Amino acid sequence: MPYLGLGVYLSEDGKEVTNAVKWALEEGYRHIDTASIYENEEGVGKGIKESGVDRKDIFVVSKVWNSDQGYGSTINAFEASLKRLNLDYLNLYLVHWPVKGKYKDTWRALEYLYEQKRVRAIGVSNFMQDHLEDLLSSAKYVPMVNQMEFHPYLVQQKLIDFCNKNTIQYEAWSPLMQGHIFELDIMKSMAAKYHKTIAQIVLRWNLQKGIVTIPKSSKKERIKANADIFNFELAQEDVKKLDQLDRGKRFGPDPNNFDF
Ligand SMILES: NC(=O)C1=CN([C@@H]2O[C@H](COP(=O)(O)OP(=O)(O)OC[C@H]3O[C@@H](n4cnc5c(N)ncnc54)[C@H](OP(=O)(O)O)[C@@H]3O)[C@@H](O)[C@H]2O)C=CC1
Ligand SMILES: O=C1CO[C@H](CO)[C@@H](O)[C@@H]1O
Repeated sequence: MPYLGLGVYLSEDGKEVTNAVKWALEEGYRHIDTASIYENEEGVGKGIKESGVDRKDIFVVSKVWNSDQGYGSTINAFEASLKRLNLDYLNLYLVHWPVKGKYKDTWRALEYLYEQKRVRAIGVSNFMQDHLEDLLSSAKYVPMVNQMEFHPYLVQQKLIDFCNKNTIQYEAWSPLMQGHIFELDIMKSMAAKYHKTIAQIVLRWNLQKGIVTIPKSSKKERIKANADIFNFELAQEDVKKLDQLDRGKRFGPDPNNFDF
């Protein structure tokens, strides 16, 4: 799975998301993260086709939304996502949120789709350790990925360690704190120190922690710049400095207390 992907939440279906995906693929991104709830899978599919990049070289991710959870409805939702994306398989399909009383049946459907080779990998999103332990108690396959909110204000190192121990790849959503990262003075001084942008510093921190990351932008220059993170390294002391900004602060919903 490529460590860097393009997030497309809030990139509007149609030209906006199609261009973002096309620009990203032209700039060397090989991983696109969408979800049925983003209502832009059609535009994502068009961007993939128009880029001219071989399907086999792109890692495409989508997610089953909460109202579709359950065994049969998940399989239907998966087929509908594939159709909108105009693809015949996904690289990764995720359970978007741990919906109580539903996520085990949803997981069984993902296991079925995996065995049928309709999807190359299966995983979860927004699963805390207790959700993972509960799922693991009956799962045939260990989730391959856990996609979580992750940035300097929300590190959740214990959960990362639990995932690493169980060979679950940790993946960051909202790695740029939905834009708030640009307000932090420490980020401004680190960017100056390394002659890099704030986005590049924080995304590089993700990589050095072994965390897959999917920054969103629909702007060509930002998409390009956000990918320029493979030619420098943060000193270990700076990685630690960013770790220490953790204050358990979420910008998105809490997996233990969401109401949708
Ligand atoms: N599994 C889940 O529950 C969730 C998954 N996600 C996934 O994670 C992805 C990323 O998270 P997201 O919440 O979108 O937030 P991000 O942390 O990626 O921040 C996106 C914001 O930062 C801006 N931005 C991007 N690059 C730059 C830059 N270089 N300089 C200045 N501003 C910049 C974007 O604006 P602009 O577009 O104008 O450049 C946008 O407003 C989502 O798109 C989605 O794919 C997100 C939330 C929940
Ligand atoms: O991926 C996502 C984008 O934002 C949505 C609205 O807050 C979330 O529910 C979802 O997890």
